[in-house]
Amino acid sequence: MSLYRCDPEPFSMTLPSRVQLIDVGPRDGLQNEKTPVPAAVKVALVHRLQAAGLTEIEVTSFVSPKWVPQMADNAEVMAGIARQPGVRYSVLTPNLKGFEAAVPTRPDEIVVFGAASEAFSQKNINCSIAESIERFAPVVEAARAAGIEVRGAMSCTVGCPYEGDIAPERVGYLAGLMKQIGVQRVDVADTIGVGTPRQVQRAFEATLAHFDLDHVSGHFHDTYGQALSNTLSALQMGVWNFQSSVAGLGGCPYAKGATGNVATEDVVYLLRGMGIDTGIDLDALIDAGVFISEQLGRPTQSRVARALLARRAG
Ligand SMILES: CC(C)(COP(=O)([O-])OP(=O)([O-])OC[C@H]1O[C@@H](n2cnc3c(N)ncnc32)[C@H](O)[C@@H]1OP(=O)([O-])[O-])[C@@H](O)C(=O)NCCC(=O)NCCSC(=O)C[C@@](C)(O)CC(=O)[O-]
Repeated sequence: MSLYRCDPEPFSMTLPSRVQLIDVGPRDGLQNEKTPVPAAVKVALVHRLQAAGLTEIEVTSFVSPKWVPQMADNAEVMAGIARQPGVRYSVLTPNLKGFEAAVPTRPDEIVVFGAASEAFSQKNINCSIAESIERFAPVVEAARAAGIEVRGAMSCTVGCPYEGDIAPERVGYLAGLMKQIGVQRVDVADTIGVGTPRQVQRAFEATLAHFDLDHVSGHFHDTYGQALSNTLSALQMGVWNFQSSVAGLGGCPYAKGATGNVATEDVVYLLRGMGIDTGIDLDALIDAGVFISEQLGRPTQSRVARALLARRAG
């Protein structure tokens, strides 16, 4: 908690020297694709991300294939990965059924995913917030007994597509419940990318009442073009874990109109420019983004990639 400031001080006083990025492209980035993306392409994307230096990759989710058909190949994708030492592979598991299917695929971390908004919880996982916690509790207990790390994703921490603004107290309430059931770290997610820096800081302030700075991460969609500003505002508080998506892939099937996550390339460029180490090779990351964008048949959403590719082209 030592770095945390309610009133952020100038950058040089509070910025972490190192940032850990989790690329969620293979999961969050691809879950909303209408055309099936072959498992081999997903595996190749994971390989390119780890070759670029990503040490945390959110690979897939063990959810109902009726709800999210694109993730139906979860076990095949996990089995296809040539694991690299030092890389953590995570998967989403909304209930015991998903957890039991995930365990044989040897995830390093499972993610239970709840929402600060009741309406979003219902739309996304078909239950209330309280019911979701009841479902997660045995998943968390089983994961920890099996030595698997547990992360909790908290959606709609500043805004909800169905309820509008979300008060920080509701974020704090959810974070407290996640803590109570044994979740080890949580993501503060702006699912629909509506947040602005001070709102995002308030969501973190509410979360930091339950988790310390080493156990919170930022997950910002870029729908309104605020994701990099929000990243900077969280950095100013000392947050040093962030999620992002190569090529800015993504969108949530239950948040219509929401665009992808902030592009990993753009975050790496921002951090590099500020002298903050990520261990990621930006050129190799851009190549990974080009690969998946070509597979999907559309241009990268990363502005940094577009700019640097134009320079490469001469
Ligand atoms: C949670 C459920 C399953 C509840 O769905 P439900 O219908 O309430 O579940 P149920 O227990 O009544 O089961 C219904 C059917 O689903 C099956 N089922 C049940 N569980 C599983 C499972 N784990 N894996 C595979 N199948 C499953 C179950 O066997 C049964 O099959 P049937 O008898 O009809 O053939 C459903 O709502 C669901 O799958 N939702 C997934 C939603 C999702 O993946 N959303 C996107 C990820 S969240 C996100 O993107 C936000 C995040 C994390 O990125 C952060 C942010 O930006 O906010």
